[in-house]
Amino acid sequence: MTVRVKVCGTTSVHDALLSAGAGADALGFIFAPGSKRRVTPEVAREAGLAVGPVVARVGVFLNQGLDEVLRTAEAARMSAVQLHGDLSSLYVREVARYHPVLRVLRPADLGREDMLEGLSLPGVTPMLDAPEPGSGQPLDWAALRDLFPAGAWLAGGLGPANVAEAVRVLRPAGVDAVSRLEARAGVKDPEQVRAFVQAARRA
Ligand SMILES: O=C(O)c1ccccc1N[C@@H]1O[C@H](COP(=O)(O)O)[C@@H](O)[C@H]1O
Repeated sequence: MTVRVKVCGTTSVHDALLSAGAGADALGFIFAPGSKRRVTPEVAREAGLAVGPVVARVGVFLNQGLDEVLRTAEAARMSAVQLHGDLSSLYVREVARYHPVLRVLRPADLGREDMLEGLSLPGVTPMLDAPEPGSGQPLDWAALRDLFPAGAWLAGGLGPANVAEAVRVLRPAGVDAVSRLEARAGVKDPEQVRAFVQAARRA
């Protein structure tokens, strides 16, 4: 199965076109408070519309209120949302009534019944990420091999140099990265973006 590729932390039309041109399946737009890659719904909407009908636009949220998530995703014309944080399965279910959801788990969550409960809902896809999102820290893929949920996506410190190995070990449905694809916070490095998409595709 071909692995899907998401390039996260898009903050401009320029970088949206760059990632889409490199072959990304999805662009991430971070609306989490305090993120150095935070983007406004207006800029995200303009950048997302610029890439046309095929590339997915994923709004990224961290422990934000339901109203804020739904209003922001709608204003920015997102096609899916990515939910980080300690959120109830009721909350995830409510968001999934309006948008396809990538529900982010940390390795420690894989043993928690309450977290796993929120995954068995239509339209909810699990994504495994490092405990501190956007920090560029890779996970211990070998240690996760037996726990990695079928059909899950993988994030956490992925880049051109290690994505093929991560895909080989865990066989995720999709991969996602930000830190290792940047020239500086919030600005893409074109070479790293292209190399990441190519390495993931070839894996
Ligand atoms: O990048 C951020 O600032 C961020 C803030 C809040 C929630 C998620 C964030 N980024 C997500 O982190 C992962 C992986 O990042 P990295 O490649 O390890 O730097 C990715 O899913 C981003 O969407």
